[in-house]
Amino acid sequence: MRSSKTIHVVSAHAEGEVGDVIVGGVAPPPGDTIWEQSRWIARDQTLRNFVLNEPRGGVFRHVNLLVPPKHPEADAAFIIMEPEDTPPMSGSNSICVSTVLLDSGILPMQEPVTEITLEAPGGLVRVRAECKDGKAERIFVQNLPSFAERLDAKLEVEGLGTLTVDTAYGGDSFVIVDAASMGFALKPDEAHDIARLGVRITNAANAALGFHHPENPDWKHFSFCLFAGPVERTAEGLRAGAAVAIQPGKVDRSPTGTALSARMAVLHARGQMGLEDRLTAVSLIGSTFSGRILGTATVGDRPAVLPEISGRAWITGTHQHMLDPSDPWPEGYRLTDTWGAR
Ligand SMILES: O=C(O)[C@H]1NCC[C@@H]1O
Repeated sequence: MRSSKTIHVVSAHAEGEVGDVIVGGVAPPPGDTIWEQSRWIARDQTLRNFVLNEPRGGVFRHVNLLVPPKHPEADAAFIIMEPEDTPPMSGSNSICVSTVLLDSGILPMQEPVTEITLEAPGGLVRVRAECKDGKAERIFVQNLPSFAERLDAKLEVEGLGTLTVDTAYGGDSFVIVDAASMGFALKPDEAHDIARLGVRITNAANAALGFHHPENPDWKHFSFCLFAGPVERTAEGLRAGAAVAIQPGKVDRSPTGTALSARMAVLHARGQMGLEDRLTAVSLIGSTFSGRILGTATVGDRPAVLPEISGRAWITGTHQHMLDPSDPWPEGYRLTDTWGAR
C-alpha cells in the first residue's frame, strides 16, 4: 500500500443527512479567521474535490474539516464543505461535528450535559449536548443571528409563472416557497420533483432578487430553496414539514437546521411565532429538528432572531481516504447522472 495523503474521517449523519468529519491528516488552511480559511478551501477546491467527488464522495456527502479555533472562547472550529458551497454555517453539519467531537473523545464529555463553543466560518455557536452512557444524545445549537430579508416577493420562474416567495438567512441563505401552493404534500416520493424545481427556483432568485447579508458581503447568493409546509399547532407546539433543495439538485434528508432558523425568523417577522413557541420541522424521511427563538438582535440594520435548533446524530464509521500516486483522477470526478437532478 502507498499513498501521497491519508485523511482520517469519522462519518456521521444528523437526522438522516450525512456530515462526515475530518479529524486528522489535513493541515489547517491559510487565513487569519475561520471565514478566511473557508474562502481558501472554497477557492482552492483540492480538498473539496478529493472528499466530495467520486470515488470517495458523492452528491449526498457533506464533509467538515476540524481546524484549530481562532476565537479564544471556542473549543473547536470547523469548515463545512457541501456539494456546491462552503457555507457560513449548517445545522445538520454542526450537529454531526458536535457529536463526533464528544462521542469519539476529541473533547471531554460530561454527563448529563456538556457545553461547548464551536467556531463556524460564520461565527461562534454555543452547543449544549444531552449526554448519557458516553453518547451525545441530543445536540442543541444556538445558531447564528437569523433574519427575514424579503416577505411576499414576486419571483418569475420560467415555466412556473410568478411565485410569491420569502427570502431569509438562517446561517445560510434561503428562498422560501409555500409547498402546498406548489402542489407538494412533502411526501418521500416527491423528492425528485422538489430537488429539480428547487434548483430552478434558487437559480431564478439568484438572477432576479440576489441575496445580501449586511455583515458578510462575501455571501451574496441564495444557497437553498425551502419548500415550507403548513404550520400546525399541536399539543407539543408548532409543527411543519420542510424539504430543502440543495445545489446541484438533491433534497436534504434532515429537516435542515438553517432552514428552520430562517423559517423562525420569517414567522417572527410576521408575528406568527414568539419566544414562548417551539417549532418542530419534519423532513421527507420523517426526522425532526426542534427550534425555538431565544431572543432578538439586529444584523446590520435588520431585525433578527437568535435561534436555537436541536437534533440527533449518530456515528456511522471511520475512513482513511488515501491517494495512490498513480491514480489518474487525484481530484476524483463527477457526472451529471447523479450530480444534478434533471
Ligand atoms: O441542516 C442544515 O442546515 C444543512 N443540512 C444540509 C444543508 C444545510 O447546511
